[in-house]
Amino acid sequence: MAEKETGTVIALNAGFYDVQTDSEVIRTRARGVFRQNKQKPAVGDRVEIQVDEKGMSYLVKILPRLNRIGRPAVANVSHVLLVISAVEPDFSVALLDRFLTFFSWQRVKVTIYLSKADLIANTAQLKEIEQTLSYYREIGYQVFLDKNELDKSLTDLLEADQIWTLAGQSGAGKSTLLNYLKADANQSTAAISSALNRGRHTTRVVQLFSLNKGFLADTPGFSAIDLSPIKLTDLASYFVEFKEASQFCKFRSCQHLKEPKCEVKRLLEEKQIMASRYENYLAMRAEISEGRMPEYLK
Ligand SMILES: Nc1nc2c(ncn2[C@@H]2O[C@H](COP(=O)(O)OP(=O)(O)OP(=O)(O)O)[C@@H](O)[C@H]2O)c(=O)[nH]1
Ligand SMILES: [Zn+2]
Repeated sequence: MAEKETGTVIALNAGFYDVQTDSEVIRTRARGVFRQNKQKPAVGDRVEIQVDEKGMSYLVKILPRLNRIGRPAVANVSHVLLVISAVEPDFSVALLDRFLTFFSWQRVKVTIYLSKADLIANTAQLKEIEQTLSYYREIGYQVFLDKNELDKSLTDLLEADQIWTLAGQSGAGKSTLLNYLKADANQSTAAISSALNRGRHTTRVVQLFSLNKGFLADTPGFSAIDLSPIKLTDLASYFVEFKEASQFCKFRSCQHLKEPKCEVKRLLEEKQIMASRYENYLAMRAEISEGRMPEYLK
């Protein structure tokens, strides 16, 4: 039996799994054992592969997953590139907070990109959006207003073996950004697919392409998200600045509602916590306790 190798599943193709190892892309089949265990490899999975005596490569083991998110699902996503549009659809902090909370819950880091700033004629309106975004910078998020700058910074941001994916509202500009970022990486992707496809026509639902030392998922990512599985009493901890402040609240389990000596409420009154963040926190609480998604997102 040949040696085992490890790699990352970069594409699913009609029952085959294409695995990127350190040196090449290997087309594999999954062993029947996965079906028995109801385990299904996903794009992004770190896996072990083995070659049998006939030279056929098999995917024999899925290594433990960090997460599995989106539709189509991508495993081991460590970072999301969140596309928020300035207009068409209009900039919305409610939506921004919704995505940030969701990814914080999923332990996925987020980099924010503002699209369609070029479509704003009114500079006062753009200034206002920039001012809002500077709050998000202060609480620790990286924010880009220029795709060229984002592209350049990705060299440092996207670390070895990391998997990134895109997210944002429908029409925000995810595919447009993806195509822009892909332009550099396209050549190697094309070479891989023609070598493996051997002329056969295949439809790929999701694929990872190499970007710097890591991967970016070649899918528009997700546009609507469901917060209802989040535990209500954990919600505040996914608002990064609330979590930071909560160590100074009188009560350990403070939910920052009507409790006495609440640091979050104090900072809110002093305008150090942005009012819309707190309002959105309350709205998400209501949504989770009622167990439903708001109408506008369905
Ligand atoms: N002017 C301008 N137009 C943009 C920009 N980004 C995207 N668009 C346009 O906005 C429209 C929607 O962009 P897409 O990239 O398809 O948006 P998406 O987020 O992939 O949308 P879904 O596939 O519905 O989730 C397209 O007509 C794009 O050409 C931008 O930065 N500036
Ligand atoms: Zn509190």
